Amino acid sequence: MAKGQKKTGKGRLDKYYKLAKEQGFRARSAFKLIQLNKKYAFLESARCVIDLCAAPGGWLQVASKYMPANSIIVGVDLDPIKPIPRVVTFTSDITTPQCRNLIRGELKDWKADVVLHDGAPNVGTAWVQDAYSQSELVLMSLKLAVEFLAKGGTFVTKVFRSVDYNNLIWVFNQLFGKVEATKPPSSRNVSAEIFVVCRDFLAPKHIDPKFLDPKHVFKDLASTTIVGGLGISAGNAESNVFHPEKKRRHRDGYADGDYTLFKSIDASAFILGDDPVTVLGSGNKISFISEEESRWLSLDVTAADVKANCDDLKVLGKGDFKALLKWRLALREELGLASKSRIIEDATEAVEVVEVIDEDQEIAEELERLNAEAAARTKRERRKANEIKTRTIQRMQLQMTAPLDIGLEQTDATLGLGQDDMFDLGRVDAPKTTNNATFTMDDDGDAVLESSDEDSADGADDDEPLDSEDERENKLTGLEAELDGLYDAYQGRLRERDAKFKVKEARRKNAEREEWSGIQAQNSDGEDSDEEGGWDVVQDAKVNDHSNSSSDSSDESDIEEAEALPVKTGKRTRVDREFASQTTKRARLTPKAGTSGPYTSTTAAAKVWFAQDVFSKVDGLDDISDSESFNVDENSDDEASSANADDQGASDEEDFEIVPQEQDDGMDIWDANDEDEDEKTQSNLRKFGLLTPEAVTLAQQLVNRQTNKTQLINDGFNRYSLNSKEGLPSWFLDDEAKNYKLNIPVTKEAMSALRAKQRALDARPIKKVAEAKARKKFKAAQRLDKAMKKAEGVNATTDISEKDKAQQIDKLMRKGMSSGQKVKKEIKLVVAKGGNKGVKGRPKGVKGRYTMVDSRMKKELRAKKRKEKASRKRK
Ligand SMILES: C[S@@+](CC[C@H](N)C(=O)[O-])C[C@H]1O[C@@H](n2cnc3c(N)ncnc32)[C@H](O)[C@@H]1O
Repeated sequence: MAKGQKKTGKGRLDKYYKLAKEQGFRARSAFKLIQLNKKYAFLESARCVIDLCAAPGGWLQVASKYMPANSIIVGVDLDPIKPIPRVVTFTSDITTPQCRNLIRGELKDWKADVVLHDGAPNVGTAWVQDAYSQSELVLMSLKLAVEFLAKGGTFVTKVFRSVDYNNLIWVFNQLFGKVEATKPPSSRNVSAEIFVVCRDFLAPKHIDPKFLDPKHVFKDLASTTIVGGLGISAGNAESNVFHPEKKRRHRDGYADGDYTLFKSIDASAFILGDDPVTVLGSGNKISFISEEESRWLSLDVTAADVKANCDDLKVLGKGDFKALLKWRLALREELGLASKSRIIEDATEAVEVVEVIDEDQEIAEELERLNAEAAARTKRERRKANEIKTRTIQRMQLQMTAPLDIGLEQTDATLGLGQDDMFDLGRVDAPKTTNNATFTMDDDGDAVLESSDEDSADGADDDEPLDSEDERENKLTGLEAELDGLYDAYQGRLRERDAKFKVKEARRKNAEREEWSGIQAQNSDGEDSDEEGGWDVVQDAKVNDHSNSSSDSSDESDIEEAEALPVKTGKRTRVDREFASQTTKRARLTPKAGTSGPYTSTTAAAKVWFAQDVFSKVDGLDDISDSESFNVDENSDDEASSANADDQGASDEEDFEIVPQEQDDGMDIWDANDEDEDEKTQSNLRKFGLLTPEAVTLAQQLVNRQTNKTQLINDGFNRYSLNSKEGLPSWFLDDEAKNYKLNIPVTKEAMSALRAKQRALDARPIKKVAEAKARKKFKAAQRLDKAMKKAEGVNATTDISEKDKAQQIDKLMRKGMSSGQKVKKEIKLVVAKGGNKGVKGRPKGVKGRYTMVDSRMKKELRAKKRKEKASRKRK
């Protein structure tokens, strides 16, 4: 939670609360309307406004303040509203026909320009119910809005970002020309509310009632009603129980039914659960409430900083994150949930069947070396993959204005190493295989060593005790790499949950949203599907648009099969795992129409999402997903890379950025023959000169013969220069890049030289001024040129006297050399006294321009002073 914004207690009395008090508004929510109106300016021009759910009347006060005098303002609420001048209020339930009749009675034949809705059902019961009622309330307010709004009118409503959000937006888009979702600054970050401003009401003659019927609009809800917790749906509850591997988390923002940002998580969920990263990413604090949990705090394995880290998960750094995960592992060991002995036991079992042969030892060493290299390579690849995935996700997000339940991100792989995928052996085992022991996660999510059946049978590499120094080091390397992955996933999840980020993205994309004119816009024949076809036709259009080829159904069943595989057992083959991960990704990116089963609701929601124009161009989502499947099998590296290259080519066209090839992490060896590099350096030098104080210092030392080339080269080889970065964790490398470098001393002279250079740069006129001056000069030259030509012409004529010639040439040259500005004619001052006193019109004997002044010229002097002052300021 943002530090300045507490949800309870005095935190509620924030700046807007105080401002509302100061300015006499009845509710702080008044500022939401003020800010919305500032952005969309719908009140100033409105002559009639209806405010649904208006008590205590903050919005009504704003409406009455900003709307023109004599406007009609009607407010309705369940609660009575204290009188407000110029405002008519009723006490009524907006979902009833009685309310409609009351408004009709008040407005008579008038139509409203704006309908406002800030309704929120009384909270306190289950969140699920609240959320649903809120969505229903929105739909009811829309029903009233479409009845009373004039064509081109505006409907402003509050919605919660719940599973219904997408459906509501879709309906708005069918009825309004422009639909924008926005969160005004006065709306608390901790609140899931968002305001949707629907402008340009299309006022169709007939609206299919299904557009306004919750049963139709929210029909996906039946299978996604929330039972609480982290977004497990009630409709799926049974299948979740019977098919735990199919349990999905909603990665699109707020978990269902969870509309607050601050979340406290029980320590036992983190320690005992099998998904520690999700827990860390989804909460703000880990609490130690039960006796057992409090006891954990007093154990030796719990260092002092663990508690501090648990208190604010939002501020976890890389080190803290790792420390927490390590603490969890240690505590689990302490609690007997995962024991070292088990790791060793498993490993020793594998060792028992191995014979020690000297030759094999060599092979083992060689293998180990290769494995270490492969591990480093895989790590790089994985980092690259994570970057691509993060970018892909960001790109997807850029098309969203809010997190949506679209079934897109039901699985986690797009977020890098998510919790399911994180424990997916397909990713973990291949690179971290040391000899025949595989470093992976057990059922509890702990790191364990497994030996693969085939490998241990042949046993050639297992000739060293598994708990030897080298082995332990390898394990540690594996663990570090794993932690890196976890950290990336954690970062991804934090980003995902960052409401500010989402709102910013949403705002940035508002313009694009405008361009989407709903399903109607997609009808090539331009029929008004609203009126002609109604809900069903539009729904059919959506389904047809996105129904896929015949292979879809088989794909879908593939996904089912792949996902039905036990995720966390060591027995899954690599082929299976790759297949599963590929198909899962494909499923995520290309929702299939007409499928049934536990995915139905998601698929339908996804259809709504994919009905957007932006996706019509993205045919190659499959390709992209394929290109993101990373083959960790060394032998198939070539095939994979060529396939990836193809796919990347395709993704290029789809405007998916390709992550630049990472430099080899090996030693940075100075290559004197690298001419390209040299040329680049030279051109950089020519272009930018000496820009840093270090460079200037060295240059000055060279010029003053305080140092020489050899010394500089020698200095180049310092303790920072030849450090191998092989196998170091990414967070460490990040840190090193920032801090672990040579500190070249800079001199005072170098700094002052650079400052002088900067000052000289600053002193130069800005481009516009320089251009204006050059233009002026050019025009003067042109004028002179023209005058000279004319003068030559005059000189050449024979029919005028020399004196006249001289006079004309003089006149021409004076004109040519003038500044080109017309000389202001002087204004004659006529003092209004004597005969000129009280004269109307031109005074006698005055020719040309004149102005009447009084004898003291007070007015004129004042004007002159004012002008002088203004011009001084401008300078
Ligand atoms: C957040 S308040 C509105 C605040 C108001 N915009 C203001 O600025 O003062 C939400 C209101 O919705 C009202 N409400 C909830 N359900 C309603 C319904 N079915 N009909 C009418 N009003 C309703 C509640 O009584 C509550 O006063």
